[in-house]
Amino acid sequence: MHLPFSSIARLGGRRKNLKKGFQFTLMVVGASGTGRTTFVNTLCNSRVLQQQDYDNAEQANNEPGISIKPISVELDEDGVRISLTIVDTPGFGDNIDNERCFQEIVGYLENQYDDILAEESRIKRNPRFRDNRVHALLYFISPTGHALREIDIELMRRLSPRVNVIPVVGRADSLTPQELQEFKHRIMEDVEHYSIPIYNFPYDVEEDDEDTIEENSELRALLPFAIIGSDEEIVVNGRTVRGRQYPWGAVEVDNPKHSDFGRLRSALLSSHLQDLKEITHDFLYENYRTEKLSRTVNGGDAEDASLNAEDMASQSVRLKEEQLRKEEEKLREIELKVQREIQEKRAELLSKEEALRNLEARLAQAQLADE
Ligand SMILES: Nc1nc2c(ncn2[C@@H]2O[C@H](COP(=O)(O)OP(=O)(O)OP(=O)(O)O)[C@@H](O)[C@H]2O)c(=O)[nH]1
Repeated sequence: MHLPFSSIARLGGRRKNLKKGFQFTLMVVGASGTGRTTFVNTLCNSRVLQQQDYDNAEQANNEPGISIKPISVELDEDGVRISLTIVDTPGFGDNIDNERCFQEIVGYLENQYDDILAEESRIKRNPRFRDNRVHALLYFISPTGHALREIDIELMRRLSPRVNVIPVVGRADSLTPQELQEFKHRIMEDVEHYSIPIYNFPYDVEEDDEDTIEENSELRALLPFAIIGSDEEIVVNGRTVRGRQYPWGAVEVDNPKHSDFGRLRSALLSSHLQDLKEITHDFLYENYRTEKLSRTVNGGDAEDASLNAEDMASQSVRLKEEQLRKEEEKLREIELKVQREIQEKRAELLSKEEALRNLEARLAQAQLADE
């Protein structure tokens, strides 16, 4: 289903992408204090996001609302350029009423789809158009050690039809290994029980190769990923590593025994980047597009209908244009084929003429010799 960079490199059509690099958009959602900011900075290995200032007591009780902030960073992943856009959603889950937050996040995701829909319907495409669709959403679960909260279930359920949702447990070092395992297990039971269609590293035993099946089932078994973030470097047994130092010991960000950070990072930025993008385009966006266009056909609300009527009109012009272009192309191909055939026949004729001339000359010479 997915392609690691090594396989991508083998595909001619994608070689260009390797040079140009890849664009990827990641949204991070989770209650305040779950470690989103630290995770993003750890992922990018730089202070891309600022930690919130909680020193101002006067503002501490304000309902913060949500603010959606896209930030772009250029990363180098084993020599491959990744233009990563991080969409942070600070404030989610901090309010008593989170409905507005839900709507803002869904609204943001759908707006990016609407932009593509409008662009696809244009007769003349904008060469500078930027595709801002979100390819994966990391949902940060608080390390309570209990189970999913109602708000977690609600959010993941509502967002999964629009984006690849990947659940993660933030600040995973707050739990012992045993507690973490049990917590992960309960979360996945809830995901199954509530039929939440998260991104579960899909594979097809009939169609996918053994390596893909093995890798995807390993990653699936890690869900939800246990995250430890830190933008500090510490020294452990003489090695300088990214981690968190405690009086009783240290936890290392990149140590697979301590955290799933490394495996999540490489899935997002390398092995599953293409798969996440393809699912976003071929499945999530296509579903949205069908829903939106069929809403118009079946009536829909007034605002949508007027919007879609325009979309539909330009869509049908575009389809006709495309049909014409295809027919022209076909005609041009036939013309070329006929020209090629005429040329071949002419060449054949010329060579036959020449052979005839040679024969005549030889006959004439033979006649002369006889005389
Ligand atoms: N123990 C532990 N603490 C962490 C970890 N990641 C972040 N923290 C700490 O948790 C606190 C909150 O981290 P942030 O990264 O600011 O969390 P956030 O979800 O972005 O929170 P807001 O900025 O309030 O939206 C900070 O004091 C971090 O140092 C982690 O993996 N383990």
